[in-house]
Amino acid sequence: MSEQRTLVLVKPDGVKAQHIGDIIARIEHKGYKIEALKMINATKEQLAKHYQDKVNAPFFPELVSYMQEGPIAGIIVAGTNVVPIIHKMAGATNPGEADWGTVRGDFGREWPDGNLRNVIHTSDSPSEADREIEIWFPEL
Ligand SMILES: Nc1ncnc2c1ncn2[C@@H]1O[C@@H]2COP(=O)(O)O[C@H]2[C@H]1O
Repeated sequence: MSEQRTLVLVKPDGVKAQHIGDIIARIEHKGYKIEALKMINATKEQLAKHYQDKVNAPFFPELVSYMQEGPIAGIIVAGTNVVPIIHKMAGATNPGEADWGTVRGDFGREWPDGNLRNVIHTSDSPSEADREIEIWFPEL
């Protein structure tokens, strides 16, 4: 167990459907601290850095266009062992497969255009969290 920080991004579909408050409420009800919070219009440069291991994936252009459909909310969350717990809160990548009770299971769905929209991003390791926080919160 250690004190950690993690990055949560509420993606454009989550912002449009007005789930920022629902997601913050889940984080706070669990007892974690919101350390920073802001609305962001993601640039291609930020997205290429954030998704550095996906830039050559066939779905990368769709991922970029999805992440630029509207503003996203960036949230830094702090607490004991927070990285794996918040990652678990997100649920499976595909909202159609995510369990009820997870953010993607409760607030996500599959879309008729076939683009995968999954409401939320959460860091998957403490080192990834540090790397991602530098991209989205360079001022901190
Ligand atoms: N097969 C896929 N098609 C489209 N997008 C994907 C696919 N696999 C992963 N992604 C996206 O890549 C993202 C990687 O990080 P996330 O878990 O935030 O959410 C994932 C999805 O948004």
